[in-house]
Amino acid sequence: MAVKKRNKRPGLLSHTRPRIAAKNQLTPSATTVSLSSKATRNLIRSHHQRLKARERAVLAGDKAQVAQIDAQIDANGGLESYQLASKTGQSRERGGDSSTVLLEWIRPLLRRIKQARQQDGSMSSGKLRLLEVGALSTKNACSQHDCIDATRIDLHSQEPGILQQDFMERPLPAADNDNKDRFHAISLSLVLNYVPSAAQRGEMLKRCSAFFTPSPPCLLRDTETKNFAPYLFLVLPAACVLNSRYFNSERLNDIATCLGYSKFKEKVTNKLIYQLWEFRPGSHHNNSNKNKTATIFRKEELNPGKTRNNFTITLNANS
Ligand SMILES: C[S@@+](CC[C@H](N)C(=O)[O-])C[C@H]1O[C@@H](n2cnc3c(N)ncnc32)[C@H](O)[C@@H]1O
Repeated sequence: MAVKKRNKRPGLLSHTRPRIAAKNQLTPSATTVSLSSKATRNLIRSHHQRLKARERAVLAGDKAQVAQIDAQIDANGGLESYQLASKTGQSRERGGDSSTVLLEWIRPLLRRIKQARQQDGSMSSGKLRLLEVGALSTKNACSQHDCIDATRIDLHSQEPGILQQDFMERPLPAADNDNKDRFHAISLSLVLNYVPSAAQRGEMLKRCSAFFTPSPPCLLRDTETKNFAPYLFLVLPAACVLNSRYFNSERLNDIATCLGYSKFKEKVTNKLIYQLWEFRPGSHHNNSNKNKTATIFRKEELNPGKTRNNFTITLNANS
């Protein structure tokens, strides 16, 4: 049996994560794209539960328990079968691809970019550069728009157009704003809830700001769009925000505000919360809440109740 390679550096997301199951470890149901809604939900839920249990075992230093949970995750097809289930959940019949909401919200901006590109008759006007973290497909709505230049990454790439990379280990871009490794928008659609610990979720949110760049050149020339600020597109299961003992909309707003974000759009459905944040550090027009000076957000009970879940995001913005 092959000996597992140990990582020496502690603390990174990938280092506390189970490995991706090999194809031959997928269960028959996991390889079938036509999973029923119930099977899809169960597979996603049990994968999340196992990741959380694994994180607890890692924190407790219980290696035997970690190995046991890894074996269970593998036996159920690992990240690969989870991704298949997520993809099925995103199919048109099941409510569709979340990037259609992003596209709807930024359509006026994309129209401006298109006009400018047509007027210039050249590529110099630029496109909207989008970093899609946790990308499952190269054919989702935002990938098909000709004014969006999408860079897609995932812990486990399923297609050639998706780079296999942990966002938390993606090299930081150089300082110049024209750098191709900087983006006008970052999508974290159903990704934060995949991250097993509250502190790692906060770190992920914080890290996004290091990858932003101000604006495609054509928008700066346009009086209506010259105030463009980079976007963070966030999608979370509604229950994470609306039915958690340790989290709620106000806490999410406070954390985002503390990191320099200002809410631009929001849509809440029975299942999901979609939000579009503008990154405007230093702007305090949205800081009307009582936590405007807080920079440390701990896990604390905000909504007591036995039937609630334990989702939360913690953050130390000073570190
Ligand atoms: C539920 S899927 C969501 C996929 C898609 N964005 C959507 O909205 O349906 C979550 C994906 O996030 C990926 N992911 C989680 N943490 C990540 C990280 N640190 N870097 C890159 N991808 C990550 C997982 O591998 C998984 O494929």
